[in-house]
Amino acid sequence: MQLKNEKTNLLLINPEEMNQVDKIAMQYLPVLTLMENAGLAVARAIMQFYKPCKILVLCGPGNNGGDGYVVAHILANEGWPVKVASLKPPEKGTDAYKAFVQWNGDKTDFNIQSVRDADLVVDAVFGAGLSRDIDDHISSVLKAADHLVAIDMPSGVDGKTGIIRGYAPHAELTVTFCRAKAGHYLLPGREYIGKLVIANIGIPENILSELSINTWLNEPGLWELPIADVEDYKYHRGIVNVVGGGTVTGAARLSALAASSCGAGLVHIFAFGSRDLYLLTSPCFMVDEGDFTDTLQDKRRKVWVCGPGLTEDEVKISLINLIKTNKTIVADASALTKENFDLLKQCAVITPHIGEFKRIFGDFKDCRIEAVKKAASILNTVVILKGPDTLIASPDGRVAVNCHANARLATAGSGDVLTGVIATLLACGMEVWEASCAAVWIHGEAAFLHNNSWPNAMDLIHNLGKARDNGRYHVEK
Ligand SMILES: NC(=O)C1=CN([C@@H]2O[C@H](COP(=O)(O)OP(=O)(O)OC[C@H]3O[C@@H](n4cnc5c(N)ncnc54)[C@H](OP(=O)(O)O)[C@@H]3O)[C@@H](O)[C@H]2O)[C@H](O)CC1
Ligand SMILES: [K+]
Repeated sequence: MQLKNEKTNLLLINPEEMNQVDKIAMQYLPVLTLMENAGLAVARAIMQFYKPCKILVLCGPGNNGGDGYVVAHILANEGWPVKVASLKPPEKGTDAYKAFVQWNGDKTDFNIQSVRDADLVVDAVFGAGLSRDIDDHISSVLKAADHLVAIDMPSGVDGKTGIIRGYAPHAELTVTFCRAKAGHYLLPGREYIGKLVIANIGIPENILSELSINTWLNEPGLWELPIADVEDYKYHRGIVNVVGGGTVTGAARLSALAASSCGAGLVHIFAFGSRDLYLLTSPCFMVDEGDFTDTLQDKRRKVWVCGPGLTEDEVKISLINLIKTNKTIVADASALTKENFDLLKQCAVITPHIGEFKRIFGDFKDCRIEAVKKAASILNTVVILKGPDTLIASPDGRVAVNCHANARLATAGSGDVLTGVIATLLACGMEVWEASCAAVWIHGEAAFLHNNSWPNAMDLIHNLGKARDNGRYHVEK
């Protein structure tokens, strides 16, 4: 198993970090060599995915444009009809300028007509150096392209946040270098990338470990799931405890069923009422009622789900007592209020969707990665910001971006299922952030396993065991 390598392959770099990488890389290789390698990688990808056709390379004034001149050069040498349109020539003395002066093929104007005359546009206008919204002239030119390959980023997609700065073209193919950037996976940017190719341009790998980059794509390899062991017994597999509301019971039952289906050794529900309903949900559940504080004395019952289906009072009573007895708490739903801020500081994981997140932490500007990192650090709790590109942040600064999910997960009870999976992985001893990342992935996998159909929360639960195995199998292959 090559866990370590898998993990570094999953690193996501932001433009500032990439800048640092470049600066260190210059000690090993000249920037022009990196640029030539970058251009070669883009040209190769184009030759792999397209038949020879009329190419227009749109070049900006920075190194992204520099890469573009190199691409033009290589494709023209291969006999492709290539024209270059420069937004503005690079400054004299720069590496991009060296690439610019080497282009002695056809030049044309940076305008809509030039784009219309081409079959395929190479977008080398802005990459990591995008610093502001792009203007109307540039966007109208990019907009005219029917088929577009982006170098590093479609111009206008912010590499750090995935936010669109004014306008961005939809690329069919994006070729980036060294590692993917967060903006390739964060929405809305992710929708503009097309197929993503990550090319090695000779940057030494040790540079990445020297910089403490701590953002990853959430895929198996980032974490390792425990397997069923011959010596397993139910307490070793882990006990998941769910606080069950007295009146609204569905959410807690879904969390408990999820835990039961994805490998918990034992599932308990503490019922504030409606005991029979909880009992009838599954013969696998142990259901307790009566004095909650008595129940908490059992030290083996460490991991608790608190929030789904609970009233405000039930949340208060249970959170306060769970904290007093030093339990590992996964807080969700009704527990996630500003009023509970201090109580949430004592939880292991909280799982807000964007509305709940803003309710607790207030609104934030631009960068969701920064916002969720800050939230995790303030609370000293793992924060899972749920959404189509769920972010999982640890108080120590680690963040994972999860794209392993589809829109069909947006169904009632889906969050309760996730909570149950997180608790299961905590109960079997996984580290909190890794358990949270793995649970989010398994949850997404459960939706993918429901092929071509619309899973409800029960369908997701049904798929969890297989989904968990797939998370393991992927690494063992
Ligand atoms: N290690 C690697 O990955 C390598 C990557 N390479 C490529 O280099 C670019 C990054 O190059 P950089 O020069 O830092 O930046 P850009 O080329 O993306 O753009 C900077 C210039 O663009 C101007 N700019 C930025 N935003 C706008 C805008 N909205 N409108 C107009 N002009 C804009 C900016 O002007 P300033 O006024 O802000 O200074 C710059 O002139 C990376 O993406 C890769 O493609 C290298 O090949 C080496 C290896
Ligand atoms: K670009």
